[in-house]
Amino acid sequence: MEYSGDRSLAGLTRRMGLWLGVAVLLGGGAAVLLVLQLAVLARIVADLAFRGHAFGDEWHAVGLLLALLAGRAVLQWAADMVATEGSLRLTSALRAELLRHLFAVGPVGIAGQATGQMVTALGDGIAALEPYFAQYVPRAAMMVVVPLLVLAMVLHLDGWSFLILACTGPLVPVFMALVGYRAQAIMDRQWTQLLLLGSAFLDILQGMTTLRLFGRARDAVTAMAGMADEYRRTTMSVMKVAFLTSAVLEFFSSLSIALVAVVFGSRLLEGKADFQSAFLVLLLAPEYFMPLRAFSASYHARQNARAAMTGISRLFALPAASARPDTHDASTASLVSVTCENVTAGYGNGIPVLSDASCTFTRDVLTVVTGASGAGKTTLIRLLLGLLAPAHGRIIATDEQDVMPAHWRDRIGWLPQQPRLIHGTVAENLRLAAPTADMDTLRRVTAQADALSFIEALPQGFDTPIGERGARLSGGQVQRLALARVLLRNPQVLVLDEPTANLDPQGARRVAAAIARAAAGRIAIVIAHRPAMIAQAGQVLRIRDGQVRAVPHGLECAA
Ligand SMILES: Nc1ncnc2c1ncn2[C@@H]1O[C@H](COP(=O)(O)OP(=O)(O)OP(=O)(O)O)[C@@H](O)[C@H]1O
Repeated sequence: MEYSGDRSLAGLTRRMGLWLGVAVLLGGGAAVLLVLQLAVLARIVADLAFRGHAFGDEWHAVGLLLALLAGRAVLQWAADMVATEGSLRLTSALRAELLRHLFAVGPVGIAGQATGQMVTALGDGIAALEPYFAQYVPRAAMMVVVPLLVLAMVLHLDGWSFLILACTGPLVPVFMALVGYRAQAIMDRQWTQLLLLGSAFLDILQGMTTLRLFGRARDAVTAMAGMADEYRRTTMSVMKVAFLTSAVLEFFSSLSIALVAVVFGSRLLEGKADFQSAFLVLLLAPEYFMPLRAFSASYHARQNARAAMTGISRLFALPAASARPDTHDASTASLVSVTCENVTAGYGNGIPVLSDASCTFTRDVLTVVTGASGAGKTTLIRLLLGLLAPAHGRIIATDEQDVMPAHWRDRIGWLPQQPRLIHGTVAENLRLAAPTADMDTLRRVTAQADALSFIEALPQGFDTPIGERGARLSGGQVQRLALARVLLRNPQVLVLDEPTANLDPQGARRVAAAIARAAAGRIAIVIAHRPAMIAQAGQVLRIRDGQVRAVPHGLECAA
């Protein structure tokens, strides 16, 4: 189910609620044990050095010290584990939500987004949130808890030291925020460059053939090297800011601890203070700044996360396609027709591609849709598939009981112009449509799609590995294999986008005949221009000037 809550960093932090609460509680417990541990240590040293105790008298105290040390280590470990677990759960939920959202947006909605940027947002982007929730947020909480605890203890021991620590401590976050403000701009730039680098790399890989054909491979490598160098320079700027931040922190903490040592030390020499308290305050002072150090070390995690969140939020902001279901009827009877009623549709605010267009597709009548390039054939298919919503009019499906079933679009099988094969064997590619299909079923559908003979001629038959884009297969073989995969789902509506476009006349005839066989008992809609395909049609529709019109018999080839 789609999560509808706040997806800002603050909103996501609230979603981690319980995990974060437990992590802070455990961290707070570890801090209490730390203060106790230092108090016991100060007492042991004072007893041995100034109260004339023998080492043997201190066994109990040493035992307690070791127990506190072990207890603190366990609590700290548990706090880190809980925070990491919570962060991983949250980020994997977010990754799933983003992927679900992109599916809901659909291919038409994400068409304007660079694939590389989406890959970077889903991968590196969400991974950049993990240290934010696992380290930055718990450390931000500990930065308040531990210093307050130490301050309370110091107040009990010495008012002057309390005053020094209480005044210098808040200066650190103030200066860090000033430095961090500049760092955020650099981090944003670094993130944008990483996104661009991801897109450029993917573009180069996908367009390798074109680049080589046009002799631009060297230019592409040079451009890529330039971008990588730019990214390196920005990363070095980020590092400089990180070093500056820790220098600020070290300066203030050293100054403050030195002040405490001088002030308390001089009073100790004058005999106005006792050693145990002075020693304990000196042990506590560095611990006062320790959470600030840990926080500062993970501060870049926040800036990284904020920069990554910009890219992630942009994807979440894409509107979901809204062409889903217009009915709640649960009928399971077979579909007999699909009708476009006075449909007007297009992209953005431009001139509509289809304007008040109407047409009907009926079971057992193979419909071929033709029209000039850019006329709107693919747009019509997108409407049927529910990937595009009509601005006006409606698309209705009717089954044998004369009702429109909910989710009738789930019964559509679609073969795009360039079907995508995955990196795997022939059988794995087919089983994408039906993971549990047995070999007999695979043979049956491949025979129906006229693909069985070439599959059996492959070196390992159905177990032959084929490249991501069917590198080992011809264009016609890829089409027939993809047709078999669509048929494996036994769709009631078959929608095919130019399945014979890139085939030789003989290949086109074979694919057209296979489609005509597969069309029996189904609503079949094929975009095509080839005479071989048109010859198989029971109805030919032509799209022109935003209208869909039936072409009378005998005039099909002129369509
Ligand atoms: N995602 C999109 N965003 C904006 N305009 C688009 C988009 N897809 C298509 N168009 C425009 O809509 C019009 C119809 O395109 P469509 O792809 O439906 O044509 P077609 O008949 O399938 O063309 P072809 O035969 O060349 O594939 C074209 O003018 C095209 O530029």
